[in-house]
Amino acid sequence: LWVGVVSLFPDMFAALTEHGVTGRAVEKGQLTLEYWNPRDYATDRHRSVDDRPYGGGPGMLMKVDTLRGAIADARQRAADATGLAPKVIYLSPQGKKLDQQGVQTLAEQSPLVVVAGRYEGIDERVVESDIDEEWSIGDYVLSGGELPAMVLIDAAARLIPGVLGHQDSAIEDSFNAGLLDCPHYTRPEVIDDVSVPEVLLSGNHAAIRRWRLKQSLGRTWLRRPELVDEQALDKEQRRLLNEFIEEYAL
Ligand SMILES: O=C(NCc1ccc(CNCc2ncc[nH]2)cc1)c1csc2nc[nH]c(=O)c12
Repeated sequence: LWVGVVSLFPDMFAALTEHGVTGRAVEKGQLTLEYWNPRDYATDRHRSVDDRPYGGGPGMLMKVDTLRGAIADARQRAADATGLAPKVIYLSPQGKKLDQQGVQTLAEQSPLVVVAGRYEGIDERVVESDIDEEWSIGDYVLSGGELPAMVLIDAAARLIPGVLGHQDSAIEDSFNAGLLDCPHYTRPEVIDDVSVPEVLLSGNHAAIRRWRLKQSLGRTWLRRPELVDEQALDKEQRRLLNEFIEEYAL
């Protein structure tokens, strides 16, 4: 997965490149991040990267010439590095709400150029001329597009074959696709007089699998019922969920 990052704060992306699964993906060449900082395109003495909004009002916008210069170079590099035209994504509160389906789609469209805004955002003409898609990561106000860009890149990187070392976790992800996770337990067997559910100590892997599926279904039904409706439950899942609901109602 090749990602060109347009950002005033490229150092923030060390959170991805220097840690964990995504850090190893970069080391192994499964994930490539390259950076273009609009500040490097500033030509004035103060190296300004923001500009005042027409019509007045509070706040500033990303300066057009420095931003467009960075986007153009990132686009060119993406094409040179991969031989493919990039999909240019602008992270913005006005964007489409990102979910796993959206991540899946974006992960298949490498190379990507992600544009992280700061200030109040960017000139609408730049959105129309330079941006292919606008994406938001949720209805809460952040200080810029960098964290949203990292959320997108992290989620997309996990979908690259071979990135998630232990394949079973990727299978689990698909197994529970669309459902909340079941409860998890590890040592010690008892914490403050509370024990681990017996079934997990039984070694009966069929029973453990059923218990975990029932817990996923039940928790999804309790906490995120709208996710259950979307799922076309098979016979076994419907039976397990009904069992959970009956036990819950007791
Ligand atoms: O760049 C981002 N945020 C910076 C930011 C925050 C607030 C404003 C000000 N908007 C004024 C307004 N809004 C409604 C009416 N008036 C502009 C820019 C961002 C990118 S993706 C994303 N996903 C979730 N949340 C986010 O903040 C983001």
